[in-house]
Amino acid sequence: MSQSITLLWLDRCLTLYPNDALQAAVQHARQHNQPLLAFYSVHRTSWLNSRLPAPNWVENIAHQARIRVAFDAQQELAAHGIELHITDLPAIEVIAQVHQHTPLQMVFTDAYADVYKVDNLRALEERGIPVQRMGSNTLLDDTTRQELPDALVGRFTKFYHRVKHLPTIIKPGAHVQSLEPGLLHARWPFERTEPILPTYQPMQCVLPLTQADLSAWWDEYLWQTDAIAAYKHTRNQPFGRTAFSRLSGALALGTLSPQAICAQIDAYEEQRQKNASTEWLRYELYWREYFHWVGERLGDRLFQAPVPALTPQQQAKFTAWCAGETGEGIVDAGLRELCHTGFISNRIRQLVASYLVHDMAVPWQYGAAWFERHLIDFDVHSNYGNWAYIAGRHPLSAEPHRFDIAWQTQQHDASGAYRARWLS
Ligand SMILES: Cc1cc2nc3c(=O)[nH]c(=O)nc-3n(C[C@H](O)[C@H](O)[C@H](O)COP(=O)(O)OP(=O)(O)OC[C@H]3O[C@@H](n4cnc5c(N)ncnc54)[C@H](O)[C@@H]3O)c2cc1C
Repeated sequence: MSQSITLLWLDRCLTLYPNDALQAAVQHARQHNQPLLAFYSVHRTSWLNSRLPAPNWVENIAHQARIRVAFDAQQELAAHGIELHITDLPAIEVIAQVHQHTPLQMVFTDAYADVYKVDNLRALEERGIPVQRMGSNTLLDDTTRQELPDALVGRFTKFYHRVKHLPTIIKPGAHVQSLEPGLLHARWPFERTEPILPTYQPMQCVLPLTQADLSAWWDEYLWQTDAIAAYKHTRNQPFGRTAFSRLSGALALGTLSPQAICAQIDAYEEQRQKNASTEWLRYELYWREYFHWVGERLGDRLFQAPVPALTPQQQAKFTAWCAGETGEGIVDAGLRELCHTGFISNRIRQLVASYLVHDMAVPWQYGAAWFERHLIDFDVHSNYGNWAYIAGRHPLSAEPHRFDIAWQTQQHDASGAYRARWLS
């Protein structure tokens, strides 16, 4: 039997620090004198894929962004003596095949697990492959969350007031250990036929995703423009470079942790000013937190399956919606922006979602699945949670959230600039 190896499955945490799974895997490999095999899978799964128009992954900006951050992380890790393999095989297949060849003592991965990953973890457990979930891409740690079950049963505000002062936020850098080079690396056991190419053009980039993008963005968003200090008043705009923080892509892809964002806000408040806007940005991060912990609790129930098949009329409406051809200006502009850039602002998300669900009477899961395919910042809990919330089907809020499109257009795009940008 061949020598055992230490397997590191990088998934939702691609930073060097904090990255507990990475640190633990390196330590484990050293202690047991085992070669390390670190990998990242760009394979995409989509829950309702078979009911959506056929995907074109080559042109899909969200898919390209995922590949881009993987290559960036590969370079960063290489500088610390760690080889990262990027694959388009599903992670579960990689792990199962490696295990078949070389029984694994431990697989390390980051703790943030969406419902798809939870399925994979369960499958690994069934095969007797031990997995250690480490660290986190959340503000509250798992232990704190387990101590707060009743706070999660309520609405967001109840949750927020319970957790906002908790001192359990893990500060970035708390677990920093040196990653000296000199590790042994296991051979990548798979043959590749088609190379994965990073095709994402920096020109297209509307969100800071890599470490270099992020440090330039912090400089601009905080220190050069003080845009954060007006966030509360600008965040509902449909567009505007510094109207909102644009951090969701890096958060979702794991190149930035919410703890690191809080540290940046703290620094800004200390050095410049603290006001309702700086506080509001922190508050929004708790929405992400809320949807995450509620989503973890719900598991598959988040999707509220079975989803009804579309009637021919609904299918025609959904097809027009996906193409940005509903005839409703701000909705069409938003859907075109989404496919073109992989991002739309929060208010535009609310409008296109409300329109599909309440004006077109299409089940909310179809729109959520379309977002899943196109958003760079796709996050299963935030996405399906927000959709269900707007539809009034969220287990924690049965009240529909309907937006009056004409009124919203007047409020947020009176000049028509946003519509002109995407409809011309
Ligand atoms: C229908 C719908 C689908 C959505 N799908 C996603 C998704 O897949 N991934 C995702 O990250 N966000 C999603 N959101 C939430 C929100 O729209 C985005 O997080 C935000 O627009 C990203 O831009 P930003 O980073 O500039 O946000 P900012 O306004 O600057 O907010 C800062 C951060 O707070 C968090 N946040 C803000 N609002 C929300 C919210 N309503 N729910 C959860 N977190 C929030 C995000 O992490 C965001 O990056 C969705 C919202 C709606 C209405």
